[in-house]
Amino acid sequence: MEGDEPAGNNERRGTEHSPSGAQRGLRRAAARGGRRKGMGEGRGGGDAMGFVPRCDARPGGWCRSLWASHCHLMRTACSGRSISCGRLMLARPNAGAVRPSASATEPIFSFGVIADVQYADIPDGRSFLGVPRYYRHSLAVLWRAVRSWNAHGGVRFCVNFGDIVDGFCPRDRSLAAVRAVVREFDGFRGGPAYHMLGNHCLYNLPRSELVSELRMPSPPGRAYYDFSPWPGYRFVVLDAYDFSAVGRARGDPVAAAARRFLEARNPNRDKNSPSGLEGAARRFVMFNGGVGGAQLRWLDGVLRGAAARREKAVVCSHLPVHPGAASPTGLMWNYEEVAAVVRRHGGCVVACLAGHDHKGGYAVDDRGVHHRTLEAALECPPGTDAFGRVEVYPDRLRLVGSDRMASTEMLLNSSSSDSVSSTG
Ligand SMILES: Nc1ccn([C@@H]2O[C@H](COP(=O)(O)OP(=O)(O)OC[C@H](O)CO)[C@@H](O)[C@H]2O)c(=O)n1
Repeated sequence: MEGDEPAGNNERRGTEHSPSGAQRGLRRAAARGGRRKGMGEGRGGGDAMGFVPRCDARPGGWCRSLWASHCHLMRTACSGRSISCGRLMLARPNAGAVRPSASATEPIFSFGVIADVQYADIPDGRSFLGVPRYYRHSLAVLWRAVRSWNAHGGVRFCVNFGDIVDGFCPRDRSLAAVRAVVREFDGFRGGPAYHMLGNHCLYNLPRSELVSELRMPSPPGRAYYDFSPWPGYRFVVLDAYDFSAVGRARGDPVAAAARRFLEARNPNRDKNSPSGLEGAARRFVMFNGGVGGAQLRWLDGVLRGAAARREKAVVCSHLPVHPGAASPTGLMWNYEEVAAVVRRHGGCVVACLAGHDHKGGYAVDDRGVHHRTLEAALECPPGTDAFGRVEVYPDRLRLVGSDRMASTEMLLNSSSSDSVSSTG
């Protein structure tokens, strides 16, 4: 419910007001421009040259620095210190903070993005490899994401890239945890929230229950779908665990086939372990999965239709499908097959967005398709954030990230940017 505290989190948050015209102007100015190379430069601590942005606000005043764009977005009273700017939101300035751009116009529409909330009402912990995980705070990150999208006004829908609840959540409390997260998304006033399945969603809950709880607009028995949020644009949401051993009973034929698939590729007794596997072969672990044949054919058909209508398409998946945009252990089992379908409709697909690989990543393939893996909400220490909104322009997508989610400018190649007009 709007204004409610998320369960189990007492962290203070930024205030929300309706923006004045002047502040809206500032936010718009901050939202324009951007670093051409997108993310990957000096993440979180300034740019590649060691530049550390400074906040120009009086302590306690509103931050007006163009180098700390999300201070405007979150409208947080500012400490006036450089890297603690926005005492509730920012431990570090965002790497993709903005510079004026020559081709700035208003976006056609925007959408919110967040990945790997992995909420559980349990004490903080660590990943298998020792990376800290903040299971309760992740819900506060989502809370702030929703307020940010609401405050911005032009955000028409949002996409949650899966792993809504963590596998460590006690089984008998997992449904309540999913509902707590869905309740936060219900606070989003801009439009629908679109969800997808991640491995953690499937550890404790049956997929059919998840599809229903997450209100996926997919036909019965499926967890993949497409939608058109704006004339000339198509979004495809994949089920990356369609072919997987996760979330299926041992006797399930798909699970059995997936186990055989893994057995042939991963010699470890513990199939979650990539130990001894080299390069991209490290993806053959139990916590990953793949897109099955029927879904691949469906994807091909959706993209063929989109191309025929001269739509631009964005493919969303929990698992990344480009080795340059994720660590090998985070990749989809059959990323090449999905990438081949995407490449077949290369002028139509402008971006593939994903979650799962918590540190995030970015690559552009040889057809100019942008692959952006989003940083996880779960790994945000209290007081930090990882969410964003993607502004869609005729010639680019612009991810405006908050804090740990780096901003990324994704220029479309001319065949894509010509495919539809700005009004569809
Ligand atoms: N080397 C490993 C890694 C993981 N496990 C176990 O597998 C399960 C899932 O791992 P987890 O890190 O929680 O999966 P996420 O989806 O959150 O993250 C995926 C990565 O970021 C991909 O790059 C869990 O039970 C781990 O303990 C393992 O046994 N051995």
